[in-house]
Amino acid sequence: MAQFSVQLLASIGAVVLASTLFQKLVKKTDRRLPGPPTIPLLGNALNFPRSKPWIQFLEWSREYKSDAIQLEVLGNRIIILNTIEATQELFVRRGLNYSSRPHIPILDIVGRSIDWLFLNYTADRVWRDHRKVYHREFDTQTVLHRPYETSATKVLLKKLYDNPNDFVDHLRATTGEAILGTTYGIAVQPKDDPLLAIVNKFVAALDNAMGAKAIGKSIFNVFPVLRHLPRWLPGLQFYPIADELRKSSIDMPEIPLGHVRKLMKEGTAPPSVALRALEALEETKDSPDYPHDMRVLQNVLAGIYAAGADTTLTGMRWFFFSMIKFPHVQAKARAHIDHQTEGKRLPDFGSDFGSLPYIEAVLNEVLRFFPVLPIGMPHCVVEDDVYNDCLIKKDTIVFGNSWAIMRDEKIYGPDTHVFKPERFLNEDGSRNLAIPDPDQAFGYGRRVCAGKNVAREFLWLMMASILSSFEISQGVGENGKLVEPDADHHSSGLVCHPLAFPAKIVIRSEHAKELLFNAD
Ligand code: HEM
Repeated sequence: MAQFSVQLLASIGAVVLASTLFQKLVKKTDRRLPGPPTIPLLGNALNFPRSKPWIQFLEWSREYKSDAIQLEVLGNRIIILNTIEATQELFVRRGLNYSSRPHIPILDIVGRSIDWLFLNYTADRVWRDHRKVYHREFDTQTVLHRPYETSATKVLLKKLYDNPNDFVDHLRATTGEAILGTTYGIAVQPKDDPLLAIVNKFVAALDNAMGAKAIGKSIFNVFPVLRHLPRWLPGLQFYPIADELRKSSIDMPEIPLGHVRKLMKEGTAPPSVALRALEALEETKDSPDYPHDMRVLQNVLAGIYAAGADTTLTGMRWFFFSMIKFPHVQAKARAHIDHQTEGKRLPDFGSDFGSLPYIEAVLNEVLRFFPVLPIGMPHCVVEDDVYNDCLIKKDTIVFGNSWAIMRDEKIYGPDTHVFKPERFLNEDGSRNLAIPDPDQAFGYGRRVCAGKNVAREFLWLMMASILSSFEISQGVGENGKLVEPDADHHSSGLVCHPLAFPAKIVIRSEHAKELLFNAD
């Protein structure tokens, strides 16, 4: 009996211990990641930083001693990863679970025609098939895109000479021209190009739908159920905006590709991503996969412009900004180019790419110091997970704080708050391989920017060509005084560009002008 009691007690003890441990574990994983206090219903809506949220996110990360912090905004859980270790762990090592995109209810109203823009990361083949096409065309074959980038850059230099005040418009036209060239082989007409009009219509419709005002105006993102109400009810003004976006998101993938097909039949289609892919698809015309592959191709082609045009333009806007703010960097960069070209020609891919480490360092420093997407693009969690002993629930939105990581002195060396291209170089001016390229500028893990390599090359060419031809300095404002560009004046969306500032852009010499106008 006594023995029985001891056994019973031992068993009960074991069960209690196991249950306590289990409860502890469950309790542990019930914990959420630290973050600023929330209030019922609104969560962090009231203490969510209104401007430069990336700075506050880093401060919270320090205050709560956690590389990942959690916020809640109107029922959405949002996690911000503030260190490279956290992004490596979640976006890379656990990439299968952290590579989807959040559901944006507002886009449900637009319908499936917009699916190609925010592809979900799913175990099935759809997303992977898209990435395969991007990989084939953009990771290794960057050289195929150089002719379009080169000719668009030459046109840019002439425009900057003729009408320097409109430099942002010229940069916008140039990035659009190079991307449409490389994607569809389209040579954009100087005025009223019909295909460019289709693309611009889509971009405007998307801006309209995704812009802060539209989202604020529309209540669908907060209460998705409302989309089942009749469209004519007052307050549902989003419908016309959605209709416009639906129409242009059908035209954007279809019409330019139709144009290439027509030229292909006539045998006059210039080289392009579209032409190469259509030729390859011709051989699989009878395969049951053909319709799927054709749809993937259409989506990829449309995605190149949607993802590449504004981002590349923004990188160039920050370049102009930096050259005005840091004239010593501008002068040094120009001296390196003159030394390489002996002042006898414009820089080009064939002779100079890879031979101008200072220009690559300037490019890196612009991307690091003024990130185009300071908190990247949102990823979304597929299944519940545990990180730092805290529960990360399915459907949580996760951002990488690229701004914070690119200011981490453990990675980028001392004084990361100073604009200093030299950090990427050795004493002798060669590339210091101990300091990595600021890859966080292009995002994370499986969703990393599909056009990273081609974007870097195009930015390099535009930067080197502009520096070799022009001097850039502060422009004059409406009051007749010189204007110092202000880094605090920038757009507030995910893509962060400086607000308009005037610039004085002057050709360096008669010789520079000759080089520019004689360039074929
Ligand atoms: C300065 C120029 C650019 C910057 C800073 C940039 C940055 C980014 C970032 C931060 C992302 C999100 C990555 C993530 O979710 O973690 C992204 C995605 C993407 N980028 Fe870029 N990008 C640039 C240019 C381009 C260009 C020229 C192309 C086209 C060839 C392109 C194609 C894409 C595509 C297709 C995606 C979506 C990838 C996916 O969802 O799987 N980007 N980019």
